[in-house]
Formats: sequence, C-alpha cells, structure tokens
Amino acid sequence: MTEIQEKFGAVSKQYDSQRQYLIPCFNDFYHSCLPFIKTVTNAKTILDLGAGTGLFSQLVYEQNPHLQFTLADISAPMLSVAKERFDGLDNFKFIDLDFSNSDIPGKYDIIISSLAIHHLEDAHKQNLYNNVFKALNEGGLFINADQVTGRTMLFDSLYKYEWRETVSHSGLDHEALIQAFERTKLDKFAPLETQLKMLEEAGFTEVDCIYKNMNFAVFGGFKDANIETAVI
Ligand SMILES: C[S@@+](CC[C@H](N)C(=O)[O-])C[C@H]1O[C@@H](n2cnc3c(N)ncnc32)[C@H](O)[C@@H]1O
Repeated sequence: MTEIQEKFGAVSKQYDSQRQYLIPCFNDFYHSCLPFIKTVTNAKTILDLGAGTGLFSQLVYEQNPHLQFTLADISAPMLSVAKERFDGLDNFKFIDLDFSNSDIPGKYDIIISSLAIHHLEDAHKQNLYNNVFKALNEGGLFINADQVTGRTMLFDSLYKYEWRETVSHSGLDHEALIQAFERTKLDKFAPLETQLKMLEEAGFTEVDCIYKNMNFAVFGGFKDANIETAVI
C-alpha cells in the first residue's frame, strides 16, 4: 500500500465534513469551472481523475445530470464513499486507477480533477497531461482544480503561512488538523505557469487559468476547440 492510499484511506469517512475548513476558498474553487463545462454542449461522458469521495463530480452532476460519469481513484475507501454518494444512479462508474503509471482507459468529452495531480512528481504530471490529451475527444475540455506553488519563493511561503493560520483558526478539531498537516508532506506542488506550458506541450491549444486564490488554482484547456465550443 502506498502512503497516499494509507493516508486517504484513513480519512475517507471524515473527508467531506473537513473540506470547507481546509479549503478557505471552497465555493469559488469548486464552482468556477462549471460555466466552462456548460459550454461543451454536446458532452456525453466525463472522467474525474483522483475523484476521491466524489465531491467535485457531485457539483458537475448537479449542473449536468445526464452525463455518463467515470470516477477514478487509487484509494478503495475514498471510492467507496463516492459509491454511497451516487448509489442508485445508473450513469456512474467507478474504476481503480493509479494515474501516475497507467494509461487512461476510454475516451471522454470532459476530464476533471481536483486536488489530486499535485501528488505527482513533475515528470509524471507531464506524462499524465499527455495521457489526458489523448483520452479527450475532439472539442473536449480538461479542468484541473489543484494546488500550485506561488510564483516566487516569498509569495509561496506567504500563501502557505496564510493557509496554516486560516485552517488552524477554522474550528477544525486538533486531530483533523494534525492529519491534514501530515498529508501536506505528500504534496508536490508545481508552479501554475509550468503546468500551463505542460498542457500546451501535451497538445492543448486553448489553455488558461480561470481562477486563482493563493496556492489554489483552477486551470485547463480545450482540445482542438472549435467555434461551437467557444460560443456561449
Ligand atoms: C485530496 S483528495 C481529492 C479528492 C477529490 N478530487 C476532491 O476534490 O475532494 C486526493 C485524491 O487523489 C487520489 N490520488 C492521489 N494520487 C493518485 C494516483 N496516482 N492515482 C489515482 N488517484 C490518486 C487520492 O487517493 C485521493 O482520493
């Protein structure tokens, strides 16, 4: 079992209730991509990479209930919470996938990911972005809501200091705080600009950051965007 599987397995049952405390910009962070997802009007399929308990997919589902969802994760306990969340819905599928070293099975119109890809080393991030590009249908959209380093060391340390201060005073219980700080040791943040370039390197032509608040950023790209995609 990897450290990621061990740490996320241990928190899976309490995970959802802690999110609002641990992500000070929770609402904007998770909602900012929804209008862009809406522009992929002919979308039928969506993949959530590192879906965990299905928090991000839930928000997309509320907006686009007819999509076929595939939730992929390396942690069985996290996915089992997601299975309970979407119990009874026949447009949900769950796959055990380690995206650090496997190809992405299938093709999708939309691929999303939140707070998962920052667990990869940079070389593996590029490899994953290449695989995401290949797994997207033409006109498809990729969104990564993730944590990135600040543009300079000073800003990065200020952001991290602010985050620690905010969550320490958020009301989250002591044990949960300790576990959350412990999980940050698994983080391998990369700069936003580096990752935008990685997406271009992978083949994405339309790439941008649509939201940023300190270390939290939402960015992505369209694959071979056409005029239909661009018209809202
Ligand atoms: C912080 S949680 C985020 C879960 C969910 N996306 C969210 O926003 O609430 C990170 C998730 O990424 C998964 N993960 C990390 N590395 C992974 C990998 N190499 N392959 C698949 N899943 C991975 C973890 O198991 C965990 O469920």
